[in-house]
Amino acid sequence: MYSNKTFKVTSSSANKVGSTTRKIRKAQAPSSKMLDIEYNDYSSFAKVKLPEINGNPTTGNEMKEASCGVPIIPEGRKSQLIYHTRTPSLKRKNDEGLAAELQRNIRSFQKDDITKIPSKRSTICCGSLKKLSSVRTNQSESIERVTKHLPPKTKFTSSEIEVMNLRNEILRARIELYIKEQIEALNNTMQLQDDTPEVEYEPDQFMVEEDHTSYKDVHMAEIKDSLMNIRQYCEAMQSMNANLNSEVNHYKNDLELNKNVKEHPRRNFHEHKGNIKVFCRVRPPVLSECEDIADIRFPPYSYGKKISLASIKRNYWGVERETFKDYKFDKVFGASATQEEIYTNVAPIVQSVVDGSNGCIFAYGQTCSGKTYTMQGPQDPTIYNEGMIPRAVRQIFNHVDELKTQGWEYEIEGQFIEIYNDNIRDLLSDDPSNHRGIKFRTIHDEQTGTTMVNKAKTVNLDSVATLNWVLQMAAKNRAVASTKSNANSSRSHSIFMVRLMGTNTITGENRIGTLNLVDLAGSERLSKSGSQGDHLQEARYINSSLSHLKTVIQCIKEKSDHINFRNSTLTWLLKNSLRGNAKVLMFVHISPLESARAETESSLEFARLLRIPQCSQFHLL
Ligand SMILES: Nc1ncnc2c1ncn2[C@@H]1O[C@H](COP(=O)(O)OP(=O)(O)OP(=O)(O)O)[C@@H](O)[C@H]1O
Repeated sequence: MYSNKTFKVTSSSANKVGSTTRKIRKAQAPSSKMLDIEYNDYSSFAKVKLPEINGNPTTGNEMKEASCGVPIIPEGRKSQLIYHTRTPSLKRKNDEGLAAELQRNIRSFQKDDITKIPSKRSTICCGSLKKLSSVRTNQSESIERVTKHLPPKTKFTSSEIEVMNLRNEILRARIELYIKEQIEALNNTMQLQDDTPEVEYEPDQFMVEEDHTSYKDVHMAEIKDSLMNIRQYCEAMQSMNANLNSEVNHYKNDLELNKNVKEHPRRNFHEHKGNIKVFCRVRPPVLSECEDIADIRFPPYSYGKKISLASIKRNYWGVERETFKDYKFDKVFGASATQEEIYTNVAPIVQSVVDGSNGCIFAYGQTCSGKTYTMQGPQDPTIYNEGMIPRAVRQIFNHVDELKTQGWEYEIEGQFIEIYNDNIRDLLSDDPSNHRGIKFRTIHDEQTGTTMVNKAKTVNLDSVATLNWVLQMAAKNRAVASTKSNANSSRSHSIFMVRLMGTNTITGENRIGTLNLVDLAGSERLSKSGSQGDHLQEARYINSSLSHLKTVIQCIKEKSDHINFRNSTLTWLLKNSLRGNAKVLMFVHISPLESARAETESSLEFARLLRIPQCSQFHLL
């Protein structure tokens, strides 16, 4: 006998419904095979037909057994029944107590409101919604947590800046558009107002009795409002403009600063070149020397740093081979280098002197190598081939003139002296024959860092005319002794000293700078010059003073604690222009002649040793 009663198995989970029905089948089928289950795996219930046992309907026990803890609802019942209990043991099949308990439970459950039990789909939906919302809340909480502890952003990438700029553009465009719209609306209103006849409406029709405001007044109020808005936007625009302008000015200042750092010659020399530099210049040969040209390799213009001296060497088997000896300097000027090119490279030193530093430029080399040409120019100079001295003084004049606009007033004075046999002579003296009777002394002012030669004539350099007079006078007075090498060879060191004293009338600032332009005596060896008697004495003094000069420069390069400037009159006179922040330039001159090869080599070696600190003593004699 089978009970026609069907039961609905329901659960919040489709899996549970399936597993329950399978359990019911398992429990019932072995004995009676009378179980017929209708269920849908993915619906919330399954219909279960339970058998009658011995004509009795299935007891709660069987139901309980079959349900295994999931709800079993008799069909036709409107309310759902949820029945939870522990899973009973199969041994307790006919347990009346349990059946009674089940019935009690069913009865009590019947009272429950069906609406309180959510359908499966809605539960799923609700569940997933809840899950989603909890995920979102978690995420937003974590974002909040993270953003709260993030530092404010100070650096932006270029794309971020671009976006910001675009936003600003959009904002600006919007403001403009808004203003346009406002103006247009204003115009329309004005037009309307002009067209509209001034009509007084009946008070009871549109207005409160006491309010006598006309239609025109209403429009006027609107116009005033609009005007106010426009004014506010204009102010916003103006402040934005001011911000933009200040930004632009800021960038302009930055650019100017960078430009100054790049272009300021003094700073350039300081930061990029160091304080002691060695340049080399090769004199071009004249027509009569064409058959005596040495194989010297140098750069065609003034861009190189290397000069190579070729020599022929014979090997063991008597085979001749040309070898090159390379010398490197801070700059090498070939025979085609112009006076202007040369000056461009020394101009930073002159500039720095105007700004309050000391500078010293030496022309070194053997007789007839072009020292005087570099320093003063040829005998009848033109504006194109004039030397370093007139160019430097002109640059000083120009720079001082420019500084006048900033409140600077300068006094420029000059002395032109020579050191002959370690004694000072005044090249600007009106009576050179008096030289032997006067004892000139070097006076250093340690406070200002200036040097002057007492009793030597001091000229106030206030014009180009004065400068020209100084140069002519010095050329006339310079002691020239005839030697074998050069009929006009100068046997003394000549020094043109320019002192600048600047005062700023606005700030009260002071600047003092000294520029020494030194044309050294010829450096040829005694054997070559064939000197005898007085000339031998001259040559000894020259070589000794050059040797001391080299030692002093090397000590300065090595930053020695003790430098003996007193060893020679030349180094003692130039003391303040060699040490400290003074800029020193040694210009080594090279003759292009093959016959002067040994002297050339000697000069290059001298200059090379000046570039290398901690070198051994170099003896010229
Ligand atoms: N770069 C040059 N271009 C053209 N001519 C030059 C150049 N250098 C030198 N000279 C000429 O070479 C000759 C010798 O030059 P300079 O008198 O300057 O040599 P120096 O080294 O001063 O000799 P000294 O030590 O005897 O005074 C001069 O006639 C000069 O005009």
